[in-house]
Amino acid sequence: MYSTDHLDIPPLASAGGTVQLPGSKSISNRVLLLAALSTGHTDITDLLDSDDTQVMLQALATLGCQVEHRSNGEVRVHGLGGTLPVKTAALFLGNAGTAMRPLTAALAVLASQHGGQFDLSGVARMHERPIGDLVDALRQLGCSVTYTLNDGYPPLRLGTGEPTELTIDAPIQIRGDVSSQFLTALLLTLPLAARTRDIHIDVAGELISRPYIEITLNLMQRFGVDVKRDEWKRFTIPAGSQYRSPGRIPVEGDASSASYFIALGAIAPCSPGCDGISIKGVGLASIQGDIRFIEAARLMGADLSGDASTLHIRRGAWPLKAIDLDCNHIPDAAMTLAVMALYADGPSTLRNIASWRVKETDRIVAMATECRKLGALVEEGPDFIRITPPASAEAWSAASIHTYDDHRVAMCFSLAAFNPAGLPVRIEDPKCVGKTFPDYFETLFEVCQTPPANIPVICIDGPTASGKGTLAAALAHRLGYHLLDSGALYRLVGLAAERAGLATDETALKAENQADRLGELASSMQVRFTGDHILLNEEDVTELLRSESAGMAASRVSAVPQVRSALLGLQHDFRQLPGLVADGRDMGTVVFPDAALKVFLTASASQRAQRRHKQLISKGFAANIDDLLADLIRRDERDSSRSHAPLRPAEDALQLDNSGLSIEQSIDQMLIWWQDKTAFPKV
Ligand SMILES: O=C(O)C1=C[C@@H](OP(=O)(O)O)[C@@H](O)[C@H](O)C1
Ligand SMILES: C=C(OP(=O)(O)O)C(=O)O
Repeated sequence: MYSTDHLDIPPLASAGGTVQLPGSKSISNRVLLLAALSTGHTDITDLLDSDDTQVMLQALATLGCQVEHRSNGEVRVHGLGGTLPVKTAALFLGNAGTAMRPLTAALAVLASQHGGQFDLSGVARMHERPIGDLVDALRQLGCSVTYTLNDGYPPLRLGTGEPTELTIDAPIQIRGDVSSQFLTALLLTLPLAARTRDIHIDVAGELISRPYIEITLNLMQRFGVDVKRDEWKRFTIPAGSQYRSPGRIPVEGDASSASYFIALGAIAPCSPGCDGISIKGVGLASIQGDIRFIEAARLMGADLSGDASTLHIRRGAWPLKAIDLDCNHIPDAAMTLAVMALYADGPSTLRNIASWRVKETDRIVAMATECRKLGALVEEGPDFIRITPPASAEAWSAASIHTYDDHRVAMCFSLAAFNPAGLPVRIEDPKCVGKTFPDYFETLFEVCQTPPANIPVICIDGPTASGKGTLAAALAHRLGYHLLDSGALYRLVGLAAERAGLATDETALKAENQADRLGELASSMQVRFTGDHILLNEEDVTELLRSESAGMAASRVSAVPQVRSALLGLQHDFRQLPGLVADGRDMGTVVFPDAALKVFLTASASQRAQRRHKQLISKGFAANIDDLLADLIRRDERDSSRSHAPLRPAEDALQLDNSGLSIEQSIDQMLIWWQDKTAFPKV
């Protein structure tokens, strides 16, 4: 997951490959609750691991439900069979509607039956998301529910601590036009109260987001409860209903998450050698309503096929075809249509989406505001949005997309990186995708391609111990970019040479073919950087590379032209989406001459000797500061006087003497320079 302040997505050119989807949020949280309410244990496969399921898992654990994470990746829930082992608890449910609404109903009823008291709260936005209709229905049942902040919204206090009689003889009325999750919550809960008589639930007014009710009914059936449905008006839970574990239950891939990759396949030209986008984990047999997004994508021109559990998408009509669509049945995936509309041949209208206003943010306002930033004309009404794409390539702007802590805003606007103007897109607060798809951007980058020239590189060159390694790593971390520690590559060659018995001292290097042999060795090395670790032929050599002798050997082999050219391709391979920070001696001059930002970092020799001394001592290596200073001066001389790629600032490099600067100050300076190089408006 990218936990950076923002993520800059370079202009993307094509896409192709296979995406394995994470589990469905709606199925995961329903299955977790059903399993907890059942008798027997349930093994859940492919459960979604995200913020929304974490809050549900945490809540169940707090309530005394035993949850095991098994070595085969399954989650085993030991059902409570309608009992309530913990009678008071405070539960924090983040911004998960699928946890807040169902747990409100379940705990209100259980608290009445067993005498309990529970406090439910969430993030600030959750306290603005309505729950009044559900509370009214629970009060009809005789449950005690108190608003502890604002009437109609969480936080809530459920129960009084004493058992109270439930009144289930009259049908329970629930409004259906604000959120279908209220009805889902009652449906999931009321089998707990239907031991001796049927319970009827009547929906007052229009029921929105109906396919989510079908998911609820389908899963209840798998846990042994068959609800009778009369149209979308009356639901009857039969007397004697009781949840029983189905034993094992798989979770389908998330159909709403699939929408971003379906749209990707419809928008992006196929990458060379690829045949569109394949999606695994969800297919035509899905029980999720958002699978019907494929009908909308087809209307817009997507070339889409699939079977029960996979989908395959290619670009069909181009530009996409504008649509005018009632999206009430696909409220979440419809946001993706708004971004597809930016690539359409005319204005598209998405209707019947009033529920967008009470989700993670007011999504009608959010989508309108952000589409306008990109250059679209947008009209918005109480329950619709009409998007006219930018009139021409020149009408697109490089936008910094505000994401309102809404995962879907972040995910769908990533697709704007295919704009015909070749502009990058900035996604603010990318970690908000953690709600349902923590690795969304990593997954996206795996199937998207763009020419290397589009992938930004920041070079930090400088003499030994100038602090470039620390700064490059910090900068890469702050921007979510890859890191190339080119010095480590030379150290690796030094180490590999030592192991192969190839001497690297001056006399040896004068011997015939020695330079060629070192070059061959460099090109045959199997190198892997994994997080903070460096693997040489799959052996972790991170620590070995840090020694002074490895540094000296690196300096010697780095003067060998054959070694430098052998490593060139390897270094270019680090230029991957979304960007690269490269540190070394010739990053800006030789390896990435087209880098957008080049920094030449210096510090006085005595400062550098002191830093190196501190570093070595802290790692437990013996060191003498005078010797270090002398070595350092020798290395500076050798690095800057070698005939091949000597150490010198690139002509277009910005110089930073960081002798008197803290690491934070140096990073801030580089971030200011970087912001000046980007196309995004300053904030
Ligand atoms: O029941 C569910 O799993 C959901 C129902 C929908 O909400 P509404 O019924 O509020 O539209 C949907 O937007 C949400 O992401 C998940
Ligand atoms: C509306 C959404 O979430 P929630 O389950 O919190 O309602 C969503 O995921 O788009």
